[in-house]
Amino acid sequence: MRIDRVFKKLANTLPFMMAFIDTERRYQFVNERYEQFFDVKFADLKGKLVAEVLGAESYERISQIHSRVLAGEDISLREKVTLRDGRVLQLEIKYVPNQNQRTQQINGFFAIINDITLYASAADVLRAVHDVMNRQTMGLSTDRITKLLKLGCEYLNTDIGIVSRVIDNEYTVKYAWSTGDAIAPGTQFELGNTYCSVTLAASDVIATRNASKSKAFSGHPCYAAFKLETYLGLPIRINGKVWGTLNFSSAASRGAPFTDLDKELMGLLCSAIETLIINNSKTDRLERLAYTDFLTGLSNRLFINEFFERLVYENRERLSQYYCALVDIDHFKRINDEFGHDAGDRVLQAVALEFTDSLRNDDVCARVGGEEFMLLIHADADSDTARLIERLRQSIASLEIQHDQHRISTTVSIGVTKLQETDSFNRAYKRADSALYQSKSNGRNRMSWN
Ligand SMILES: Nc1nc2c(ncn2[C@@H]2O[C@H](COP(=O)(O)OP(=O)(O)OP(=O)(O)O)[C@@H](O)[C@H]2O)c(=O)[nH]1
Repeated sequence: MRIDRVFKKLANTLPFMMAFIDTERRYQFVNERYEQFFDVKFADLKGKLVAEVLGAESYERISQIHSRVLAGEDISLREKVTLRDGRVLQLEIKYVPNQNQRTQQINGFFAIINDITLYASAADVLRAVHDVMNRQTMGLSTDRITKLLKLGCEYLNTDIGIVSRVIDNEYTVKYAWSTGDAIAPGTQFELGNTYCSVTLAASDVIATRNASKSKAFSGHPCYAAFKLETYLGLPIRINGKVWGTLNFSSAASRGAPFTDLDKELMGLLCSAIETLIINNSKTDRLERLAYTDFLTGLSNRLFINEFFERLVYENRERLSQYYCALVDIDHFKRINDEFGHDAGDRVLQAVALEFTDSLRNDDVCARVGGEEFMLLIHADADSDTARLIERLRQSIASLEIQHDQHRISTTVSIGVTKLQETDSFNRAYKRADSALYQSKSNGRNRMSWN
């Protein structure tokens, strides 16, 4: 193909990169945009083999495509390339074969190249936000929010993403994602000592990529304390009121300035997080209701079953650090018959209170039947468990429950078993139940082991 002056002039006005490669796969032309983008001179490229310029390895991937184009096919593709300066870009390349007008022979092809890096990563964010918000299988809101923070960090190229709750001058980390050490939810700062004070004062998205050189940030106590050069923060609003902030930061200065598109996309991420926070508080309440026994305020059977399943799922070995005890109130029917159903309820509440008073944080206690309770006790040795349960049995036996004019006493029978790694909830329950049966048949008000 003859590259004349008119063609060159026209090619240099095009808003995309363009190259012409001949049938021997040598460069015959590149336009100015191509020269600028890849930082090369056409004079250095002219007549050179594509394989020489790209290096054999990269060329191997596209040589087959070049063959197809030289056989007459139009091909479009997207390609990730790493430039000499380390930038990773997404290119959209269209290959168009060119025919000699006279002979109708293919004499080479045009490669028309667009840099779609910005467009592609923005599209990735949009797709991922949609995915996180709409996939039913993604699990809890907490996981979804953390995923969005990770996504924001990856898109903005920052190390830390935080959702904070701000009440008055108190900033509390609610959710966090970090490329380095984990930031624990619950960590607190004075709002004035965080860059988010600037965001909330402005009531808008605020960003810097060079805090040390910015008026608003360089003298800020947050800069003095953490030397964070890069920051982008937005207010989170729930029901029209400021709830907290979404913020991304890094110790390193961000190479490129934040663009309007970056800010828009983070605004979108922020709206998604607001929705998840609202959902979270709703599910929190519903979950609490679903897992709580209404009469005693203890957990219910569903909760203790799921607690057990979670132990199995996370680390089956931990089962062997627990003991399971089934506790049944003796002759409870008589209490109902003698003093009335309300009195029975009072007894259930009083017994439940004894459990909550004597169990530790690691232990779980649930009402699993009418007058039956299950305890999962975290203990090292049988003797520790036996001591704890014996104390519990005695304290219940010494209760005097006041109801109307009556003082009601009661006792409990208990069946205990040590959990084994291979246990299922039902298997453990059955073992404890048969120990409980022993206690009942041996005269009640006692503990038996199985
Ligand atoms: N007040 C009250 N009674 C309940 C509740 N749930 C179950 N019950 C009653 O608890 C009683 C349980 O009686 P049984 O299963 O015969 O056992 P028991 O009388 O405790 O006898 P043993 O277990 O053999 O010592 C029944 O009368 C139920 O109606 C409740 O929420 N409140």
